[in-house]
Amino acid sequence: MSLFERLKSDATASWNAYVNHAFVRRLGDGTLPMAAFRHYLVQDYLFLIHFARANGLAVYKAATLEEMRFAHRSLKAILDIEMDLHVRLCGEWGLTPAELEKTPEHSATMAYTRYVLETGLRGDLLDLHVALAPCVLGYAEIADSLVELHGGIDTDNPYAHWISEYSGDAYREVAASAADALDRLAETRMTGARYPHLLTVFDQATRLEVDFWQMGLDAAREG
Ligand SMILES: Cc1ncc(C[n+]2csc(CCO)c2C)c(N)n1
Repeated sequence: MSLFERLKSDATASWNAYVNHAFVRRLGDGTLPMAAFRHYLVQDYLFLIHFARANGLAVYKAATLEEMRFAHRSLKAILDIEMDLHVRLCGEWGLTPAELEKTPEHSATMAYTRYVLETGLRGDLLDLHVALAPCVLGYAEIADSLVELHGGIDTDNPYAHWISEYSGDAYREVAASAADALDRLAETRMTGARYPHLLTVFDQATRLEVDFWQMGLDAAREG
């Protein structure tokens, strides 16, 4: 069993709360209030800035050139591919990247991103990749299961672009190579004694993903 599969099965309650969150279900059936999605996406842009930094930290923490190249590719995927989606969609709402960067960070954004950075600063590359895993591996799983549930991408769904982006081949590859990278890191760094702490990190990061979805839903409720 891969390390990711093992962590997921030992953190089932949190994982299910993440991948089956009401935000996800309503994104899938198109009933998510647009205010919730906008709030989420603007915060997600701020989130990605710090996630790019966390991958920069992974470059620094790398022990081999292969590990360094992997972290560098992940950093580039965020800066050159993923943030483009956010800039494009926010641009349709009249928001420029400069305005996005000036938006105050929500505490859910701060909590998640700083938790990942702190875990990586304190620990080694395996700790950092375990903290990054729910993010990188979760979105591909979520988008794939939405496509499967609805028998394809419904072009009438206002969130079709988001679903097609994350269910596309590029993210499937990013997720598969992140799961592989975890296993390769585990070969040299994993010990039985480390597992309980790694599971705590994985579970905590997954619960912070749940809080991130909830932040989006709550924004719509607040008006
Ligand atoms: C809260 C939150 N969690 C996960 C992702 C998805 N994501 C972030 S970095 C990355 C790797 C490649 O760019 C992926 C898939 C997100 N955008 N926002």
